[in-house]
Amino acid sequence: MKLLSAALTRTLDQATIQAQGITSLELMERAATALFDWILTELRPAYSTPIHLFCGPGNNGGDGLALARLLHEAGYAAHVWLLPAKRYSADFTANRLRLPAEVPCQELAAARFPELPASAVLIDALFGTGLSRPLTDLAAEVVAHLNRSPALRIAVDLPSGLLADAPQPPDSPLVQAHYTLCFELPKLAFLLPGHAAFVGEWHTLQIGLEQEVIHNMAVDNYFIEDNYLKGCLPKRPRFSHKGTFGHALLLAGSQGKVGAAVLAATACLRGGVGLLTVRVPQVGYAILQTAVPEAMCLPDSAPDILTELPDLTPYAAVGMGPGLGQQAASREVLRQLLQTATVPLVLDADALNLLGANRELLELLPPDTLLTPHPKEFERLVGIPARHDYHRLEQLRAFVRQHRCYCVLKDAYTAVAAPDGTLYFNGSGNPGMATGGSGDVLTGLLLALRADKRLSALDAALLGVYAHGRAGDLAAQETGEAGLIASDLVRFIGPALQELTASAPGL
Ligand SMILES: NC(=O)C1=CN([C@@H]2O[C@H](COP(=O)(O)OP(=O)(O)OC[C@H]3O[C@@H](n4cnc5c(N)ncnc54)[C@H](OP(=O)(O)O)[C@@H]3O)[C@@H](O)[C@H]2O)[C@@H](O)CC1
Ligand SMILES: [K+]
Repeated sequence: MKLLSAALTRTLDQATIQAQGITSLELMERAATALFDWILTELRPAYSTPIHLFCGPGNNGGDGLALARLLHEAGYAAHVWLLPAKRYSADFTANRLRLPAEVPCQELAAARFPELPASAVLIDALFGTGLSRPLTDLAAEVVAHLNRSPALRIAVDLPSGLLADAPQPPDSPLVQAHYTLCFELPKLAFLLPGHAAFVGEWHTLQIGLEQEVIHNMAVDNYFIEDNYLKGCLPKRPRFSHKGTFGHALLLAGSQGKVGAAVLAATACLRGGVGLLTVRVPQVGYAILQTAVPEAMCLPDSAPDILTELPDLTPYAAVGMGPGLGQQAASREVLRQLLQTATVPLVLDADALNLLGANRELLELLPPDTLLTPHPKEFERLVGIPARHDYHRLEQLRAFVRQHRCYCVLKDAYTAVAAPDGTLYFNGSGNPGMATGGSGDVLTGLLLALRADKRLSALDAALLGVYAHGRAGDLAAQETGEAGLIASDLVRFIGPALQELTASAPGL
């Protein structure tokens, strides 16, 4: 699904009103009804639970007022607190007037903040997409008061103080929501690591915004949700043979890190590769042949690191990096690989660190090479620390455009960057996957998908990243998040890919 800027969200709002012949007040009623339904079905508050709604002067506050009315009409104990302002939006005012007189409704003042006990539910409807500057004065004090309360905090559309799609000054006052309920589409701000403590768990609520308008909007950020990739992996024809799905070469492992090669190799096999050859130093030969009998092994002549690039002629794709080490001889293998490869490449881990330490090698990257850095490796690749999360995304766009490559920036919401600068944020996965070897598994899986000639570079990257996260989610159902280890991910690659496979040929 698309991630819209605050400006495009407003355009969509207006276009929906026009196309559907409704008033903005009716759209607000849909939003409030969706909030009401979510609260009733997900939170199931007792009728006696005090629900305090904090409403700002714009339409976010209008949503809060309409929600207060719906809660009151259903018999819940709603209490409204208004943030005084010079101007109020028309729909705020309309909903203020529609609020039944029995609903307690008071203006906030510095000396008059309500007690907010743990048993209460707090609705943050102070500011949404209309936020134009950091919160100060009374608004900032209210936010601090909400954050001090032990009560559950639910933000409407955005945690107040957070911009939907742009950086803000550090230490700006921000509501720390436990839940954020937004309308139709998530916001870019939700996906950035620095905002996790403010956004909490987010959900999108459907309010019937015009799908055709969304379809025609040009954006450069997407969110890959469940279902988006369902059926995107072509079904295997009955008359397939090993060659159909490619022969991959994996260059990995060094003294003490042969496990990385084993994990990447097994993931590559589970990812559906036709044939796999693994290049390891001598120290890895017996280990690999024993642990992964399905793979062929082509040992390097050196005992503990890779020093020689094999003939690349037989291979459909080459992966390099897991457990490689950063010795000069291995750097020369990487250089030769970049100079001679004519097939898709997947580079990870120490291959990226070698690129970062020898940035002139970046000029040699063949087009459509797939790199899979975590943020620290990415920083080494670009050589400049990111000032903030948005700056890192801009660095990412600039990097893929400059090097005509695909880059998978690993994080809670991993971003797949395409050479045109479009970012696809991945929605699958869980914190249990922050465990040693998880990245090696991703490299192996991506290598398998890049060796499959039926898939474009972008589809391979998106399918691999999503299936890796999905394998983590399936594994965690069995192991729990804390107990999840990288080889569990490997076991669930097959089921994850199965979910993404087309049901019939050509679909
Ligand atoms: N799009 C949709 O699909 C739907 C959207 N809906 C809802 O509408 C919300 C957007 O509403 P909105 O545009 O009225 O903006 P909102 O955030 O309420 O605040 C604007 C007011 O705050 C003021 N203000 C700004 N910054 C400030 C500051 N730092 N400190 C103090 N004041 C500040 C600003 O004043 P100004 O900047 O003009 O001085 C203006 O008065 C959206 O988030 C969603 O909840 C749903 O109802 C229906 C479907
Ligand atoms: K809000």
